[in-house]
Amino acid sequence: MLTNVEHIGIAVRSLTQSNELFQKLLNVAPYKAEAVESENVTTSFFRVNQTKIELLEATDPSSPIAKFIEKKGEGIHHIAFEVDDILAEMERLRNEGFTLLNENPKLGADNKLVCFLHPKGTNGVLIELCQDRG
Ligand SMILES: CC[C@H](C(=O)O)C(=O)SCCNC(=O)CCNC(=O)[C@H](O)C(C)(C)COP(=O)(O)OP(=O)(O)OC[C@H]1O[C@@H](n2cnc3c(N)ncnc32)[C@H](O)[C@@H]1OP(=O)(O)O
Ligand SMILES: [Co+2]
Repeated sequence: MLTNVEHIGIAVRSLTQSNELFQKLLNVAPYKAEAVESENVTTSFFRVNQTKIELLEATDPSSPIAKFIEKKGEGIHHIAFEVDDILAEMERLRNEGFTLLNENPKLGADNKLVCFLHPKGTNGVLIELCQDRG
């Protein structure tokens, strides 16, 4: 079951510059910076009450973030939903006809197991499922 929006992912060219900008905007410092090598990204997380913002900078031209920025510029990249059982949710969504971008859950940032759905099947919005690894 999807329980809540876990984070909003925003593609940025420079974490240094965008950290400064979002700290001014949100009036709070990022609580974590974390590289996710499998995605060729470095992330920075902000929390405002229950809302989390994930800033993502590409660490390689092959990164999905680099391709996204090349094509669409900086901006909202994905919406992540918290799920209580990612395997059950992946099965349910597969059966509903959504295209899952990874066969099995993969390690995400902020101690999560994650799976992505192709935006072509979700009105052009990249959706990420996140289950806390405890
Ligand atoms: C996991 C760590 C961290 C976390 O929270 O824990 C993250 O969130 S990492 C985030 C970065 N990783 C990913 O995004 C993985 C999933 N994404 C992918 O597998 C690809 O980006 C994919 C399949 C969505 C697109 O890859 P492709 O090689 O096909 O790139 P194209 O540029 O050819 O795109 C095809 C088509 O999709 C549109 N597109 C691409 N990205 C997005 C997006 N973020 N939102 C909406 N639409 C997107 C792109 O514009 C193309 O559309 P078209 O109409 O054909 O131009
Ligand atoms: Co994310």
